[in-house]
Amino acid sequence: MKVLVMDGVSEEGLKPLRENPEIEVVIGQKMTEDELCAAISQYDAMIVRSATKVTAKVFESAANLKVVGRAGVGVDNIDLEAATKKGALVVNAPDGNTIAACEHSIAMMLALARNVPQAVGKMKEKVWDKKAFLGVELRGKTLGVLGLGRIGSAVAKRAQALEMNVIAYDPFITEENASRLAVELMPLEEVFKKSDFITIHMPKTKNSYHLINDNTIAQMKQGVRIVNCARGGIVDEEALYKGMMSGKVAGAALDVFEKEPNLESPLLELPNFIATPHLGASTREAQLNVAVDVAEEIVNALTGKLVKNTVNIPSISPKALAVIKPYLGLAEKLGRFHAHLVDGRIKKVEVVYSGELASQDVMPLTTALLKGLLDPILQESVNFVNAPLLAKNRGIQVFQTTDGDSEGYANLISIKVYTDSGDKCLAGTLFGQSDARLVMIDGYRIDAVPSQHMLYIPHVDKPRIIGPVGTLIGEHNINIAGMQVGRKEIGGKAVMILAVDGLVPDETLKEIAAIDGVIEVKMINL
Ligand SMILES: NC(=O)c1ccc[n+]([C@@H]2O[C@H](COP(=O)([O-])OP(=O)(O)OC[C@H]3O[C@@H](n4cnc5c(N)ncnc54)[C@H](O)[C@@H]3O)[C@@H](O)[C@H]2O)c1
Ligand SMILES: O=C(O)[C@H](O)COP(=O)(O)O
Repeated sequence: MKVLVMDGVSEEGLKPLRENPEIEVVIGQKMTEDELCAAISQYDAMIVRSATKVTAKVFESAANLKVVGRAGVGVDNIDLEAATKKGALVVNAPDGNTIAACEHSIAMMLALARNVPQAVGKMKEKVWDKKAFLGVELRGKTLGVLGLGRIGSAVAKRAQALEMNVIAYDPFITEENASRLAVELMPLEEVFKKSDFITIHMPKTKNSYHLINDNTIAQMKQGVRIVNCARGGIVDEEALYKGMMSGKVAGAALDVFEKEPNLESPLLELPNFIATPHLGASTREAQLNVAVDVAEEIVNALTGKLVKNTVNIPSISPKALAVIKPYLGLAEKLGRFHAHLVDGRIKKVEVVYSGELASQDVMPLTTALLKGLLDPILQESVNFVNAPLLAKNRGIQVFQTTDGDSEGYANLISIKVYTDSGDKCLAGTLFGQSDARLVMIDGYRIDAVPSQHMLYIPHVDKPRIIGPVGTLIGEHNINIAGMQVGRKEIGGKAVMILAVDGLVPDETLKEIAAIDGVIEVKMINL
């Protein structure tokens, strides 16, 4: 397996990849989008920082790409929708650079308050200017933290140690979390109104794009100082320029820009503006941390082990995974069985988990089930990453519920698929840790081991059906490994499930379908 490593990711941190004999590491040089598109098909995985843009076009050219690792937090340089559509997993390393980014934010705030970069610049010009750089103290000032996550919280703690009064805006965290940090959560307008310093620590999203704009700057305190070490684009740089020119904003420090690299910004001309070239995560410690974290995740992803920091699919705790893992195969088989049963366009899938599964995080089982259901139907490759998106893109509604009543089984997965031409249901259970059984098909109780090749034959419950079916299959030298018949009442409709040791030819299927009393014949390949 080949892994392409871009953007100068720490060599030392690539050890987990280098130590795996099945993995070849290729260090890539800066490439254009077209160059990357031409190269990417030979790679199974790729690691990037923020410089390389992994666009939809790159994913389209990536025939073998299974996983993209971001050695860092922000994934706005990776087209997540295209990754998911392609079935490529995206993982990041969210914890490794928290302290680096936090310390850089504090450094920027102090540098801003005391004009450190400007004064250093003068010294380097051999000018001893003691009068031009009258600063302000942080003690007693109010710091507004926008985004109280990993970095925002770490900044808040350090700002409190500098005796600042810390308030925050973060609509996605609880009051309890904020009060544990002794930080008061407030509406955004309040934070703008009260803050002497504002520091930004949220991701760039549709909601946060240009959050700092003409209108919001107008709501701020006269003489506010703004620090952004999160993402370019959260601050509207034109509005900031105007705010600084008018004197409303006394100073600003940016580590990140809407367009990077950026040496053309008019902001750079302003004496009270300071900037660094996206250095927030650039410490030896952070780079080692994120490289190790992401390299380990890539090894796990390529070798089929649990991956923690997934960005485009929900991750699951190892404890929860251990409980549901034995059911993944059963769920996928139920989906795959169903794919052969249904005729017509699938409109809706309902899955009910009962018994001991009712209290578990069963989302991965539904994903496995969708993978099994869609894989035999679709041309494109279906996997655990893209199965839910493929279902959504095809307008298939998926409902997942739990139910305490497992009809006497310790656990039960029931799936009902609605199509243009009606609906069909199927249920399965697991005896012990690995003994899967189909226990219900279209309301008929059965007890069949899901095997590689099976025949599903609904028929009228009358003599001279089972024998002729067996004879026809035997004539083709195909062994019948097992048979189950389910019926509700004597002489009514019944279903026959046969496990066979090979594919039954289409001609024979037609002959079976012609037997008097046979309603339908379907070959099921699991
Ligand atoms: N400059 C750098 O080199 C550097 C380094 C690391 C991280 N970062 C960036 O810093 C930012 C924060 O990283 P983190 O690890 O703390 O992330 P995090 O996910 O731990 O925290 C982000 C917080 O922002 C909040 N949030 C999301 N949308 C918001 C909105 N519209 N308004 C207010 N709050 C909102 C979330 O609830 C969360 O608490 C990210 O943008 C990341 O990419 C930059
Ligand atoms: O999101 C991040 O982790 C930071 O912005 C760091 O980006 P970098 O790896 O390009 O320095």
